[in-house]
Amino acid sequence: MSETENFVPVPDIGGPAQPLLQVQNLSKHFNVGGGLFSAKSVVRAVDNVSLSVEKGEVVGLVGESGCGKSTTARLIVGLIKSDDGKILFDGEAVGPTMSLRELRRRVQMVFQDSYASLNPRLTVEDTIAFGPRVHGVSADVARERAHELLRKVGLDPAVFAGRYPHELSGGQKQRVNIARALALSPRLLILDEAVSALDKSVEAQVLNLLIDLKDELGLTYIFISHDLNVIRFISDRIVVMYLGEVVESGPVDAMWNRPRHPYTEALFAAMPSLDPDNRTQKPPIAGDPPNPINPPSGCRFHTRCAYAEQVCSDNVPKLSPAGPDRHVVACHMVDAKSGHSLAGSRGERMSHG
Ligand SMILES: Nc1ncnc2c1ncn2[C@@H]1O[C@H](COP(=O)(O)OP(=O)(O)OP(=O)(O)O)[C@@H](O)[C@H]1O
Repeated sequence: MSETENFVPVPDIGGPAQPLLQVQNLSKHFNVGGGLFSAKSVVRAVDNVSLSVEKGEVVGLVGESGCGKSTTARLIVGLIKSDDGKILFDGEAVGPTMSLRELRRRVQMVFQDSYASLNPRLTVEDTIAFGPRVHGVSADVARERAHELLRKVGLDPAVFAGRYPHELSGGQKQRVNIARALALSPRLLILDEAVSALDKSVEAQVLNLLIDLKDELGLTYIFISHDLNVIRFISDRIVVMYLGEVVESGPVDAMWNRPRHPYTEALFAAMPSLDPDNRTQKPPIAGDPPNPINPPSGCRFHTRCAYAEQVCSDNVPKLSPAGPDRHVVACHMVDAKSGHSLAGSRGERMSHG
């Protein structure tokens, strides 16, 4: 992970002296095009993103498709290299003091496509034992560990250890993926749409399993999902991204009850209600997300925001304190002192509701 040369200090967002994970001014830009008929362009997938995750916390990472959630996750887990910025795990900077190999042991990821992420030629037992074996654990101990983890994720080793992925249901495959992710005793799990492909009843079982495992093993989660009901259920805090940037972050209840950023407000307003008597859903946010190759000036949301004023297109808003417990927001229309959204006080102007 490259050290940032022009490191911009993030605002003091409080919290414990040493969070489990600190992401500082992280950026990842992809070169796209440059073929015979297209000019070379740059997608700013992740742009100067800062966030922190406390030990034992569940942080929900949300935002419309293409806002940079998965790229942020892949950067944190070390699957791709950042262009700029810094990651600290347990206070140690990844790169200078912690190797990528060590980071990958401590941070594991579970993906949505449970079938594609399982090797069809490996049995369940070999799949889970693979990581420990690579790290020098003996075959017997790795096998015993695989069986123990199968029991932890609710699968009887006597039944499932010898099975292959095609012999498992979607929920069982995802339980195997979780067991595999736990095999090296990580501290942080990043779950990227990990329950999205499951039926609702199976989804609930896997979510409850994740909560039990978190408590039992002292884990910390970053949870990525398009389903805001799932995010609300499982998260302690929410981080909202828009076009590669963090626009708001804070405790789940504070964010839910009074989102400060107009984008957060619109995102939450557009979600379907779980209450069968209240199925009315507000229309999605006006317009499509702008092209990430050429994002709007100033606040990137200003082209779709009902409260935008001149300052919003002229100046980039900084993440500033918006309430207790590390609640921060990047919006010119928020009174930083009181944490009151000017936008919220003019709710009738919202074009999306
Ligand atoms: N390898 C890549 N090469 C070029 N562009 C990429 C690459 N990976 C991601 N992008 C672009 O970066 C942006 C962020 O993508 P990312 O997958 O992180 O978003 P996301 O919020 O996870 O989306 P989704 O919710 O649909 O999974 C998108 O514009 C995407 O097209």
